[in-house]
Amino acid sequence: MSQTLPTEGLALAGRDLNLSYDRRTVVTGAAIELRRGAVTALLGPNGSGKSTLLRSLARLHRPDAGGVTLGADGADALALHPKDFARQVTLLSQSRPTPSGVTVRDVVAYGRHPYRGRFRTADPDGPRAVGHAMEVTGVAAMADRGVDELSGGELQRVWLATCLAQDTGVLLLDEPTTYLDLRYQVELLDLVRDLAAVHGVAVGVVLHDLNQAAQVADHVVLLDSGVVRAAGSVDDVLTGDLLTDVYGIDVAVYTHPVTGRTCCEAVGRHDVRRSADDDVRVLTDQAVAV
Ligand SMILES: Nc1ncnc2c1ncn2[C@@H]1O[C@H](COP(=O)(O)OP(=O)(O)OP(=O)(O)O)[C@@H](O)[C@H]1O
Repeated sequence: MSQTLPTEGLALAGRDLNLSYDRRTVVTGAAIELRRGAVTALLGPNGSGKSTLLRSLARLHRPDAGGVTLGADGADALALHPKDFARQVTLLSQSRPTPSGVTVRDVVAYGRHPYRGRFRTADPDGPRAVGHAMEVTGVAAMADRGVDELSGGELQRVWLATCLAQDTGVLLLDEPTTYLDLRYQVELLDLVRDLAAVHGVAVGVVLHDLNQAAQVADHVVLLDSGVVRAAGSVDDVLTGDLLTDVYGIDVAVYTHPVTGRTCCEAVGRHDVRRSADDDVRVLTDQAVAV
């Protein structure tokens, strides 16, 4: 079912997408819109189709039905030359093979490939873009180290720098906070917000942590068994009833008393606040309120 929405600010959109592996359909009729200057978080349980949907927006998974368009005029993204597409959209995927024998700087510079000619002709913006990408991701100090000797979190930041060096208007991130320590998780989310708010980048990000989504997202798309179950603002989508239903576990949603942010907390069997007769969400609200 497609909806007609305003196209102003539209950067990348998927419409009526059916996606499958070996004829097994895993995403059905999905619609998603990424807008300039906004962060859109894709949420949902394991296997609900988040990565597949994100990859289809990056042209790495060809849809059986539906389309992917770029910009407000709805240009067919699937028809663009790969280099033209790569100047507009980049994806930080969940796992990438680690190349051996190359430095951090080499890998980040690879992000400039859409701007180089066939014979590696001049890319005047390249050095600035590579330097800036390494700076904001905190990898500049390790520029001359081999990537095969980095920790998982360091490598994740290098891949993010590679995406940033690509200097695209659309940034797709698949679970970008995986492997990152507390500081870099927060810094990455701050960076994502800055890219959207200050530089007008359209960001689509798959996250598992609902609190990170509440922290960073302007829009949320909640997937459930390959179907978009809800899409809208954080407050519209992150509700206790909906999350409890989709994730199959009691989820309490409350406003953090210090930060004022929406917080989501799954309540387990051993949670001390739980009692068989009481409503978990009410108990959690009270516990936070005191
Ligand atoms: N390469 C593949 N071949 C076959 N099936 C796949 C492949 N990748 C994913 N799937 C299946 O497609 C469905 C959606 O997977 P996808 O990775 O998109 O979900 P996800 O929501 O990103 O999951 P997770 O949160 O676990 O990363 C799942 O049922 C998964 O088993």
